[in-house]
Order: sequence, then structure tokens, then C-alpha cells
Amino acid sequence: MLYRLVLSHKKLLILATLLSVVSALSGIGIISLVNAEIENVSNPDSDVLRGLGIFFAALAGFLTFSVISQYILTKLSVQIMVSIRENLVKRVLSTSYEQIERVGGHRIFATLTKDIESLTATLSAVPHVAYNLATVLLCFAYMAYQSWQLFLFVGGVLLLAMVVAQLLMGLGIQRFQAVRELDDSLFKNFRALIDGGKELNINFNRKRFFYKEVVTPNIQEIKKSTISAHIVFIILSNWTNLILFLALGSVVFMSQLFLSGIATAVVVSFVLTLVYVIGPLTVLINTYSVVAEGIVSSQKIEKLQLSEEILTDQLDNTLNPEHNWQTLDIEAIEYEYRRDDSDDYHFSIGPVSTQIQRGEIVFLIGGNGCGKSTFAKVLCGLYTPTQGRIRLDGRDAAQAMDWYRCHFSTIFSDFYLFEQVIDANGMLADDNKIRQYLSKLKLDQKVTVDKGILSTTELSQGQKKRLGLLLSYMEDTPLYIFDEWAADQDPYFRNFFYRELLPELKSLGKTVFVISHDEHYFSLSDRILKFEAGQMEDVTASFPATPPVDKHQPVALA
Ligand SMILES: Nc1ncnc2c1ncn2[C@@H]1O[C@H](COP(=O)(O)OP(=O)(O)OP(=O)(O)O)[C@@H](O)[C@H]1O
Repeated sequence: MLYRLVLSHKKLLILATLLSVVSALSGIGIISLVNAEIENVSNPDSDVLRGLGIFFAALAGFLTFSVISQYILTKLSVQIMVSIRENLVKRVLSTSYEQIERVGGHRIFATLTKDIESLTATLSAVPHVAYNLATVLLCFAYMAYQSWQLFLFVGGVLLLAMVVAQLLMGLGIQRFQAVRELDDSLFKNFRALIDGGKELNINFNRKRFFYKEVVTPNIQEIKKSTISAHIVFIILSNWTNLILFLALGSVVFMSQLFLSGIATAVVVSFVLTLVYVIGPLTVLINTYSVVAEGIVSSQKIEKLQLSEEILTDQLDNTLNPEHNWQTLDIEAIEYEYRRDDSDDYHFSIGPVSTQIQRGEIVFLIGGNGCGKSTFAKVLCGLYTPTQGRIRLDGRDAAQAMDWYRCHFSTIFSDFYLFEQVIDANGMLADDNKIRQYLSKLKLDQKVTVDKGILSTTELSQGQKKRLGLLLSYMEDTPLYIFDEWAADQDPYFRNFFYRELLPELKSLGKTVFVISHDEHYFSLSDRILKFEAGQMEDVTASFPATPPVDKHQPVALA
């Protein structure tokens, strides 16, 4: 991923690197000028003013090209950072719900925070790496030009440094990988800290246990692993510094011992260039650990198996469902939760076959854990059937999954309430219409709306579900799935749901799947599908369609 991102900005990168080379050349020009002028110090005939003029021209060139190249490279690193963020969000949006559920929300969250941060730091270092690498390489080229024999010697010493550095880098990456795995557990614990706030607050012993036995060991382990990873890079950095000083001293001593014919000016020039190169080399070495963390993050992102196929173009258009569909064929569908090696138990449903007509109210019933919600998730396309297929008016859902899914509006038990109310065209919905439904659902005293944005979603569980219903209404899809919607409602709204809402949706030609344990209302449905241990049976005939007498008055629809 790192590589792909850098490549996608290659034009700007090449331009900035070329400018870096020019700026580094100016730096070397200054050194060679100073070097030449050292020889003129004791020469009374030298043209000092000319030398000074060239010196200032080189300084101006150095400053101009350095500033321009670093400006372009910094701009580039910001662009790359924006690309990483957009790319990851699009990849998560393009990934199936099934895969996200399998990977675990905490891992995705860790990637969206931790890995984005590491990758951004790594890619922000690219400009500095390009600039300093260009300087280092040009300095080496300059040294080789001055004396290839002396350069061969310095090159040999630096090669030794690089081999050791490579080994240390591999070890450092391994240790950062271990830290990154521990970060996933930390994010899981952070999630428990927030989501389990009630339980932790009420039970002191659980709070103590969570802190002492769960979070603290996790944090301590991360501390140990992080230090052990950084030690590698500290050794690496000091090793390279040592080698540089070794090269510096060796140039002086080796030239005396083995290259006695070499001019003092060449040795001085080597020393000056090596001293100059220490700065850029130190910057390069210091970015090692940042680059290592970026590599680990990049590998981690690949492991999540997020979708590669990004919805770039599709996100510019809205999808329109077929409101006048007639039949939904469910043909021998089966679904099996992917086996976890550590888990002996796994659940599967099916084969399930049935045909649903437009405008039917279908109840999905059965005991806890028998597969109703699993079936509903397959039905609306959140899960891909492991066998069988679903056809809407003959069109295979698997061939146009996004289009198929947009026919459904769902409220599952772990639903999320967005503050933005979206209409059938995917635009912010009309305030007057929203207010009408807020009043109908008796939420107008609690929630207001302004330009399609709700004032709050902080409500009681039952109220939240009513607000969820409002969002579903406004989406105006042809099919609805309500997973035990009425379970949290008082008798008034439960009655409203079964006796007013469902008939109203039916009269509009909507098809509604209702997961319910409210036996009292089963007879209000057109079809009843009963689940038992993942198997489905049509039991409509067992529930005669005679509405029971209810003591609660139906709610008057606005
Ligand atoms: N994400 C998952 N991964 C693995 N197994 C799961 C997952 N979600 C549910 N299951 C298993 O599938 C089985 C059926 O769950 P499902 O939620 O479909 O039941 P249900 O009929 O809707 O139950 P309830 O009435 O309690 O809501 C359960 O035994 C559960 O352990």
C-alpha cells in the first residue's frame, strides 16, 4: 500500500527530487568552492572578490532550490496523507459488513487511528528522505570524483554499516509487529472501557479487576515491547554514527599508511564532505524507526483484507431501487458463520426456500438463537449466502449487490442512529415531513430538526427505536426489516407498530419482514416463517388471520 501511494504521486515526487538534487549540488558546490579557496589562502594573487561572488551565488542557489524542493515535498506529503485517509475510509466503506464483523470493529478502529497516524508519519518523512538521500549520494559521487581509491575505502566501511543496519532494521520491524498486535488488544480494551462504562461503574470489583488484570498488563506489555523495539533503532543510530566517525578517522590515517601519494587537499576535501554528510545521514537514520512503523502498519492494513475495489465512481451516483418489483425468490439459501479454529461450535442456517410477494407482511418467528436475525442479514444482502441465491424479479442479487441492498431499510437490535435524515434520493430529507413523523412518533417534544439534521439522538431505548423508524420511513425503500422493533416499546407504541404502522406500509405496497416474539400479534401477518435450529418452516396456516381484540386504542395517524 505504501508503495502504491508513493507511486500514485510519482510526478510531483520526481520533480521535487530533481530540485533536491540541484539543491544538494549547490551544497556540494559550496564545499568544493571553499576547498578551492583554502588553497588560495596563502596566494596573494588570487581573485578574492570573484571567489566571493561565486560563493554568494552558490549560497543563493542552495537556499532557493532547498526551499522550493522542500516546499514541494511537504505539499506532496500532505497530499499523500489526504490520500491515505480517503483511501482507507473508501476501502472500509467498500468492504462487506460480513468481513468487518469478522475482523472486529476494534481492529478497524485501531487501523483508522493508529495505522493512519504511522503511515502519515512515514510518508511525511518521504520528502526528507528524498532530499537527504540525494545529498548523501551526491556527496559520495563527489568523493569518488576526488579520489576513487579513497572512496573505495570509505565505501567499504559504509557498506559494512549498511549490512548491519539492514539486519537491525529487520529485527526492529519484527518487534514493531509485536507492538502492533498488542495495540489491537489495547483498542479492544478501550472499547470495553467505554461500552462497558455502566457495568464498570456499578461494580467496583469488576472495575478493579479490569484495571489491574486486563488493562494494566496490556499497557505494561506494550511498554516493554515498544522499548525493546526502540532499543534496536538506538543501536542502529549509534552504530551508523560510529561508522561515520570511523570513516572520518580512517580517511586521515589510511591515506597516510596506504595512499602516501595522495594530495592533502583531497584528504581535506574528503573530511569536509564527510562532516557535511553527517547531518543528512543522521536525518536518514532517525527516520528508520518511523519507516519501520509505517511498514508494519501497511502490512497490518493488508491483513484486514479490506476491499481493494474502491467505490470511487459509484460514490458519485445514487442508486434507485425498483419500487414496483413483484416477487422475491429465495432459492435454497444456506449460510454458515465462518469457522474459528478455536471454536468447536458454529452455526448455520438453511437450506431456506420461499417466495415473497410485494406488499406482504412476513413474520419471522422462533426461539432465541434459532437464526432469525442471521436469515434477515442474508435476506438484505449483509451476509452473502454460502449456497443458493436470491432473485428479485428474476435478477440475481449476487450480480448487483449494492443495487439489491438499496431495496431494504433495516432496524436490527444493534442499530445505529445517524443524525442526518436521508430521503429516497440520498439527500437530506425535508424538515416539514420529518416534523410530521416526529409528531406521529411522539418525539416532537424531544427532538427537533434543522435542514435534515436531528438535534439529538440521546434518547431512551424505546425512543431511539422510534427515531430509527423515522429514518426508515424517510428512506422510503420498498422492503423493510424490523428485528424485534416492538420489544422495547410500551403497549401504546407496540399496538401502534402492529396495528397502524404495518398496515400503513402494506397499503403503500411495502413488504415488511418483522422478527417478533409477540405471539399476540402473529395473526396480523400475511406469512409466518418459523425458524428452529437454522431450519425454516412456513407455519402461516397455524395462525388464523383473525385480529385479536386489543384493549389499547390505535393511534390516530396524522
Ligand atoms: N457474528 C456471528 N458469528 C458467529 N456466530 C454468530 C454470529 N452472530 C450470531 N451467531 C450465532 O448464530 C446463532 C443464531 O443467531 P441469531 O442472532 O440469528 O438468532 P436469533 O434467532 O435472531 O435469536 P434472538 O431471538 O435471540 O435474537 C446463535 O447461536 C449465535 O451464536
